[in-house]
Amino acid sequence: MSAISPNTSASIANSSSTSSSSTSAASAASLSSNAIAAAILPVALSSSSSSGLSASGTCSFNGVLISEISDESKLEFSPKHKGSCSLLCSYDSQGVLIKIALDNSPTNVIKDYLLTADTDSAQVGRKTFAVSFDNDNYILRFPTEPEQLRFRKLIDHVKRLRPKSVFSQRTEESSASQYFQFYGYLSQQQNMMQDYVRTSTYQRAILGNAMDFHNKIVLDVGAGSGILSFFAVQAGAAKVYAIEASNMAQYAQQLVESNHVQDKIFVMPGKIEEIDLPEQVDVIISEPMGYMLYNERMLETYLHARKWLKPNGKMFPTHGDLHVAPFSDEALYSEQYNKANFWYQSAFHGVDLTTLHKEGMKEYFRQPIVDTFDIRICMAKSVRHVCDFMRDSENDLHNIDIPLEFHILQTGICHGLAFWFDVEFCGSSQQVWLSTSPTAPLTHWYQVRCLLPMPIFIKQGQVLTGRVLLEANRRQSYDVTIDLHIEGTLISSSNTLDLKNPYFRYTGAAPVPPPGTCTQSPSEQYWSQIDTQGQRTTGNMVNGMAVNGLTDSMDISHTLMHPQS
Ligand SMILES: C[S@@+](CC[C@H](N)C(=O)[O-])C[C@H]1O[C@@H](n2cnc3c(N)ncnc32)[C@H](O)[C@@H]1O
Repeated sequence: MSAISPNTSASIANSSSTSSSSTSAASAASLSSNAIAAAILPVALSSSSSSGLSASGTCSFNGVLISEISDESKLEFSPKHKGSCSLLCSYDSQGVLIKIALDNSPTNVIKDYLLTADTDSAQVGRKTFAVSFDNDNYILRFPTEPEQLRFRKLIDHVKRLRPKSVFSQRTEESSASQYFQFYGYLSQQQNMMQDYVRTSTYQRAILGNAMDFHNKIVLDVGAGSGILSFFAVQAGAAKVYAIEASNMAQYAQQLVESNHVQDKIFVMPGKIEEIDLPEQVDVIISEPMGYMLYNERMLETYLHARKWLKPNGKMFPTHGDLHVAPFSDEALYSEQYNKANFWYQSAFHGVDLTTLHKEGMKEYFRQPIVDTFDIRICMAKSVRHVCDFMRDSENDLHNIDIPLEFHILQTGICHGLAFWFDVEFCGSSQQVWLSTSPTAPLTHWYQVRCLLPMPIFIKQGQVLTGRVLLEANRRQSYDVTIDLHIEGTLISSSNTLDLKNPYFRYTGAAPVPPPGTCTQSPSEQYWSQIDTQGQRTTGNMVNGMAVNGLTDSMDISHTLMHPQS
């Protein structure tokens, strides 16, 4: 998942329902792609009766006359536009986007509106509908009764979505809309795709376990651009359902078509919690990890998708390990502390700011820090907390309580807790790990650190106990409470942070070793290294100057020692 915290579909059906189609892998695979779409997608996009959206999440209505109220007291209407219009409808993570186009021409769009569960609407007569979009109240007159009925089904479908879905119940609407807007950008998908470590590891995990994919039915949860679905096809998958809730689904469909795999990859716009699949699957693939593993709460979506997994099916990745370790970093602490000290000025342009100092402190220390560091700042071996994607339930991720016990390896000041995660793909042929450890190549997840406003001094050999409590919130993130205590003392310290609002501190510079880790004179070390190199390159010296690219084996005496001219 993305590291840059987005945080913020169509579903199109009841989340608790199970497969309602008996289309088998073999029979579906033998059909043409259009036939498959016709056979399975209406089921996928339906909530018993169809939403009316096509497989790609679109539909349209032509010949619609749009009027507005001209005199409310007389209940008089006047045409809003000359002639009839088209309503071009497409899937949106919040409902359906309706574009109004003049002259029935798709290129002549004059306005668009979002139809959501909150949109007020009423059927008026047999061909007419009254709809209130934002502040615009329209009377839509359809050319025929069936057309009006089709529009009503669309509205009914949108209204049915929200109350039923697990996703919508646990997510604030504003958060979801911001979140899926973020993932609708090609540049954000690119950002993830270009994380070479991430994308290559996924490809390796899938291709290295081709026997788990060959001729198998695969579900790609949160497919984005569809990149993982393509890997599954490369590994021989018979069919991949690529579910994507953002508008990226449309681009994924374009990629599927331009790569000629329409008979293998079926992009379904919508949320996994709200969509119906026509059959159970053999493997679920996904990249649902956020900062500190859990941010974005997409792991819950991944676990939810297990309702579509056949018994003994596989999850790729299979489990995630969150690592937690106490760290010492005076520079980081001072940086945050000094920023908050801005509010400690009693005469800033003649204004006393000090009353806000406490709040300023709180705000800075509530932000988890996202960057990378040298693992030697860690004062003890990390504690590992495992999330088992095969067994854990969505509920298990609502309150994650991680008990801590660290045996301190070096005396110093503990400024807080550092976090990183690994996931493992347990395939039938091989196990593959994707790591975001500070000891592994950097990924777009970096590492995360949670500071203590009151750091604690601790000695080697002492035991630091406590807990991390991750409490899920409706903003697709977590409130993170860290609580630390030095065993056998009264010393303790704690903090609560907002994972939704991290501070991106990464500058691109390589992390420096923590001060005080040199055990030899760095100056002597440098010169002795130069001396050693010097001995090696003596053969390349010409009149006391180094000549690059010359090796001991080259005879330079003729060309350089005795110039011709
Ligand atoms: C981290 S991205 C991964 C995209 C792609 N699988 C990849 O590996 O490049 C997660 C994707 O999941 C989608 N997503 C998140 N929650 C979802 C849900 N409940 N249902 C369907 N898609 C979802 C997001 O819109 C986003 O495109």
